[in-house]
Amino acid sequence: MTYVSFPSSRKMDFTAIGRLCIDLNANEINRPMEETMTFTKYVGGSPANITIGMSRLGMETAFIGKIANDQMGRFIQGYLERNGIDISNVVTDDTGAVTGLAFTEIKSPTDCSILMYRDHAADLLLQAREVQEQLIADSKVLLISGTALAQSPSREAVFQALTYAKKHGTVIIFDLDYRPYTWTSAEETAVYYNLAAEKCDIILGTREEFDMMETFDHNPQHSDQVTAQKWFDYSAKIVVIKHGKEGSIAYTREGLSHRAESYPARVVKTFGAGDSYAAGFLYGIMQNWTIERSMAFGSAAASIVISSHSCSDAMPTVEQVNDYIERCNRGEITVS
Ligand SMILES: Nc1ncnc2c1ncn2[C@@H]1O[C@H](COP(=O)(O)OP(=O)(O)OP(=O)(O)O)[C@@H](O)[C@H]1O
Ligand SMILES: O=C(O)C[C@@H](O)[C@H](O)C(=O)CO
Repeated sequence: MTYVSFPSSRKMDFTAIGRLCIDLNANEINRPMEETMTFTKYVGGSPANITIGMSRLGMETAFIGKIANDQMGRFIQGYLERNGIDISNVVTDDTGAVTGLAFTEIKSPTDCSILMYRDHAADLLLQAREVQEQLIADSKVLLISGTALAQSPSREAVFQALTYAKKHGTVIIFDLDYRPYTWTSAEETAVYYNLAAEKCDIILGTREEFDMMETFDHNPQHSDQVTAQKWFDYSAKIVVIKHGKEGSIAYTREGLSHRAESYPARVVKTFGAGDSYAAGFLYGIMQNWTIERSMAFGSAAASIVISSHSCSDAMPTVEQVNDYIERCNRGEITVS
């Protein structure tokens, strides 16, 4: 089933631009971070997680971003390389910027939060002139992530990447990834998110993220269908609205819609659901699977990751996702 026409015979299947950071996930879970003494370090950053997920699913992947010139930056570099991700357009900062840190607090399986240290983060210093046009021309897909629009020069780098993608017919995916602490106002956020979304072929976000984007619109009922139709008036072919445990709904420009349920999960922490869902869903769409099958695959990938301590490390392979689906269908995975 073809909802989006992906260019064929390109070196890269999937390239993302944006945040590379470090997750420090509390080891002492089910308690507040005030009582946490140890953390486990993982590569993080929503677009990085999605790229790692796509690589685990067997896609040829690359990343466009900036890392700090320190041990954390080199840790990220090595991890991406070990996971088969082309880092030829990952630039090392030379201004003394640092790596963004995401301290995660797991008070309970349903009460998780992230304490972000992002002052002077290297990822927001990526410059437009550092974005390699040829890499985007050689990619079937470019994924952008909303937080990279929050500050200059990263903001201009993303819009330059969008210009290259449009020029070379590279399919553009927008994962909204709204993180309030990185923005100064709802108005600024809505304006830049909308300007970017007008150029995108596939848009994924939560109801809350789309509500933020609709600051200047009229959608008092927070209707998913009204949201989707707005973007079909621009470039969108598929719009996906995620609703947490309640699942997700997808609309296509042709007028199709499908509501997917979530899969059962023995939840350790809720974050990472969106990134793994995006990787699984986009993998399916790029295999020309139906919307229904792609959403189910993404939903199962999400259940696997939220049942794990990490996000990036836990990103599943195709075999692991299929096995999870089969085990759920056999009733072997239930939640209390
Ligand atoms: N508690 C849960 N149990 C099972 N599946 C879940 C749960 N929470 C989320 N999911 C799955 O993950 C998908 C995306 O989750 P969600 O809507 O929370 O996105 P998100 O807010 O972007 O995620 P994140 O917390 O990583 O930012 C859902 O559509 C659902 O399929
Ligand atoms: O995207 C972030 O900056 C935080 C991530 O690193 C973290 O893994 C998460 O919240 C995934 O959604």
